[in-house]
Amino acid sequence: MTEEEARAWLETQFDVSRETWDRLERYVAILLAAMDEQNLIAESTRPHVWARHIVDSAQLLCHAERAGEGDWYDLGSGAGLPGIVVACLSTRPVTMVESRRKRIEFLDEVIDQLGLNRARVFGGRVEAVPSTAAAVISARAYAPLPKLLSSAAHLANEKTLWVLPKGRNAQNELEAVRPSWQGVFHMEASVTDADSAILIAQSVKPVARRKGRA
Ligand SMILES: C[S@@+](CC[C@H](N)C(=O)[O-])C[C@H]1O[C@@H](n2cnc3c(N)ncnc32)[C@H](O)[C@@H]1O
Repeated sequence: MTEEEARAWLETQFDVSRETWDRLERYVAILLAAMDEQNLIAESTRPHVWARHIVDSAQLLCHAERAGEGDWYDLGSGAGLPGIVVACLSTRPVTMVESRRKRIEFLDEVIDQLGLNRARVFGGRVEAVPSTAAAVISARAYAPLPKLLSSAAHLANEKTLWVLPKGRNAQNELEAVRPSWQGVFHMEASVTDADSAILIAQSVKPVARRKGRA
């Protein structure tokens, strides 16, 4: 997907208002400027930021349409991917969870500069976020599936929709958690990378262990 195709895709999918375009443009500008100080995205992706990061994040919204009302939790947000993009393109309250100080400061700055008043940052580890029942949980390049689920189970209930971009190892990661986690899982294709997939999950909970015999 070229940068031009990426913008066209956004326009088609979201009917982007002038104000939202402005926010997204400013976010990209702030992100690229901050790259001089910290490594927020892979250097090689800098010329492809709209396709590789903005659309790659925005596509998650298409898979979250059937989620119930409530908050979107983005785990290990880093530079705000997908959290900031979701906050720009939707009206859902978004909580970005990030543990690294410089990234927390970056996210606070972006929220402030873009005036994203339904977005906030939890500056700390996912494991330390107070228990809640998120409507949607996303996590892009945060952790392999076993750690992702175990660290965030306290943020979900049966209705929570998990929308998880995964690399080419997606199927193996899913197989690895099946003995410990049950739920309704399926894969969707990524519009930005033929080798990647988006794992959608709901009703996720630990597999009940049988008590061993004495
Ligand atoms: C590889 S980066 C990905 C960032 C972003 N989601 C993206 O796709 O560009 C992973 C991020 O997760 C954060 N992280 C890792 N473990 C975490 C934890 N237990 N709690 C909160 N943040 C965590 C790291 O600080 C880092 O910013």
